[in-house]
Amino acid sequence: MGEIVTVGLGDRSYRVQVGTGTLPQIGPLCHAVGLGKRAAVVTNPTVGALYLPTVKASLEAAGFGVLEVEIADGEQYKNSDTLNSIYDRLIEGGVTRDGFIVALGGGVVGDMAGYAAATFLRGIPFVQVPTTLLAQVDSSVGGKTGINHPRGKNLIGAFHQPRLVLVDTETLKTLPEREYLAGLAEVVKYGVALDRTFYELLEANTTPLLRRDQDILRTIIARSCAIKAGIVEQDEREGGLRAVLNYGHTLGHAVETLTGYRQYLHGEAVAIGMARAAQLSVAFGYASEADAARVTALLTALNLPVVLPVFPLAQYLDALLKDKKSRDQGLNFVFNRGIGGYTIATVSDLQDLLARCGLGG
Ligand SMILES: NC(=O)c1ccc[n+]([C@@H]2O[C@H](COP(=O)([O-])OP(=O)(O)OC[C@H]3O[C@@H](n4cnc5c(N)ncnc54)[C@H](O)[C@@H]3O)[C@@H](O)[C@H]2O)c1
Ligand SMILES: O=C(O)C(=O)C[C@@H](O)[C@H](O)[C@H](O)COP(=O)(O)O
Ligand SMILES: [Zn+2]
Repeated sequence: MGEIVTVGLGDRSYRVQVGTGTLPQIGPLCHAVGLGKRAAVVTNPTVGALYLPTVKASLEAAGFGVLEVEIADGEQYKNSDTLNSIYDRLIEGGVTRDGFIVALGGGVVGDMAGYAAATFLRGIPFVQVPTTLLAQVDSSVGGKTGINHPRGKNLIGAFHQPRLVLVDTETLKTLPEREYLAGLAEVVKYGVALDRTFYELLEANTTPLLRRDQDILRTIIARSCAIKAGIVEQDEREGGLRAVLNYGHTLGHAVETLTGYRQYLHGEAVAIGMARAAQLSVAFGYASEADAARVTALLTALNLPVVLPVFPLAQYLDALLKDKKSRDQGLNFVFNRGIGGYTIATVSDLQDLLARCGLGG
């Protein structure tokens, strides 16, 4: 019972294996993709307590030496101090270019362990074992790795593709409700901006989704990864098209930064950002009021927040200017075109953009 999605990037292509009860296969799968000798498993205390014994046993049974690397749990620790602690442990543990990193956890672990892999010894291989819904549908795929800066989200990072992604939907059974719902926000993103049929599937299945039905989970995770893979294959380094995966993130990242990465989960901030992006899409003539209402209705049905927190306009403006889609001529903003389509347009008057979200003025 499983599905395989391939991310086709020539000799850096890899498989995303989606199944239920797949975690014990990690050792043989690492072996099959030719990874060498020593695995440094990066995880946090929460995920480690639940899944490290299984992952470690499987790696050891397949002949790998295992170094455990524990980092603090939380978005507020996705920073240079934690990254340095990973390097320290890799150096103390004697990890060489024969080694590789296994990121066992959610997007925070995945982004940081991936960035450590991109930079340690100028780059070693890594494997993603995502254990949150958000990481299974989004962050483990596509090779964006990095850390936050106090002034802005993910401002330091690198593109570094994993050698393998292993998704086990069983792990979602232990995920706290709020974290689970936050993952659904990124799933909704694919539907609103890229795939109307997928969006309609989500609308028709809110009850099984909220129940964490394993069949629907395998379906939506594999479909999300396939949609993302299709974009990444065409524009790995975000020259243009890949920015569509940032739908809802301009205001979402601003919300995360302005609240110090503590008040909203990433997916919650993206949900708020998508509701506002849908509203802006109406204001700029790309979508109808009915489309925007539909987006808000689905997010609300999935118990996700949609209200933008109030901060001084100047603070929102500063956050928007630090968006990686910001250029000299303005900000490349991702609008939804109806449901299931998108337009990326340069917006030069950011004050007007924020006013149309009900801020300032
Ligand atoms: N690289 C990308 O393309 C990309 C895409 C989307 C998001 N992100 C990043 O991902 C991060 C958010 O990731 P996240 O939502 O996974 O949050 P997270 O990594 O903080 O994990 C959420 C919480 O769930 C716990 N947890 C993880 N798996 C669990 C399980 N199976 N059972 C019980 N608890 C579990 C974690 O310890 C943590 O407390 C943000 O930093 C965001 O910027 C990156
Ligand atoms: O993979 C991508 O591309 C994305 O934009 C996925 C986003 O969901 C994710 O949050 C990503 O980390 C945002 O990237 P950033 O470049 O805007 O920091
Ligand atoms: Zn995101």
